[in-house]
Amino acid sequence: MTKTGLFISFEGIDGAGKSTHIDGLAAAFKAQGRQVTLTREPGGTPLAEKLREMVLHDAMDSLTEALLIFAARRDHLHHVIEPALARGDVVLCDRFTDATFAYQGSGRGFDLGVLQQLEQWVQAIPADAVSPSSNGLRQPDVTVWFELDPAIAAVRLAGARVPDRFEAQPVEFFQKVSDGYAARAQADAQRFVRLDAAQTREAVWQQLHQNFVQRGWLSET
Ligand SMILES: Nc1ncnc2c1ncn2[C@@H]1O[C@H](COP(=O)(O)OP(=O)(O)OP(=O)(O)O)[C@@H](O)[C@H]1O
Ligand SMILES: Cc1cn([C@H]2C[C@H](O)[C@@H](COP(=O)(O)O)O2)c(=O)[nH]c1=O
Repeated sequence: MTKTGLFISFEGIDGAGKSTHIDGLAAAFKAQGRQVTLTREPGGTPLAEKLREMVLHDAMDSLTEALLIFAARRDHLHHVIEPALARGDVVLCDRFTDATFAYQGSGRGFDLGVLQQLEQWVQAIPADAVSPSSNGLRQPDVTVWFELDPAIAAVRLAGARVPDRFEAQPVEFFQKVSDGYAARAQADAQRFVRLDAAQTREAVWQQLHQNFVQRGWLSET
């Protein structure tokens, strides 16, 4: 049973600024004496990283894409996330299932009912290992959502790297993804922390850090 582990996911459209802050957060937790597992989706295990390469670069239909993402998630949960939580680590995960509902569901228009079914299969855990509010599924304790206008994200990412299958999508796609995140945040307001990611890096960091200080997870300095 997980007693002290903390599962935190980071979400937002491509270029919203997640990666900019996750390392700093890991350092802040380590400075408090916590063990940190820093990981990402799709990915986080050798098998899941292979699946990531396919999902990001190979042409495929929407069902294949959803299945590969959930297959990667299953391997990741089994080999990395669950053992880390059982040890009591702070797990910082760059994206988790909210990304699937936002990108595959809202962005691609894939059937949300099928995604919910896959979520039930992949994230089911023993009843004594989760709080009653999680419906018997492994979910993050907190999800930090970097909300950013897709037009600003496009400017930030322009010319930064060769775009993958998602980064190559037009602003309209990312607006749908963003709407998907907004729907997830509204449906699970207790779990979500919304950050205004249009602010400066320092201001975004302050929003994030202050929230975790208020929760008693980090100290002021
Ligand atoms: N608050 C900010 N203001 C301006 N630029 C920023 C800000 N935060 C991050 N950036 C820059 O925007 C770009 C994207 O940031 P970052 O890689 O952290 O985003 P991300 O959410 O991790 O993206 P992806 O999901 O595509 O990996 C980087 O060049 C980064 O330096
Ligand atoms: C978990 C997850 C991710 N994606 C997409 C979102 C991003 O475009 C890429 C991952 O790239 P990043 O630089 O690591 O953010 O994958 C998705 O479509 N569905 C998912 O469930």
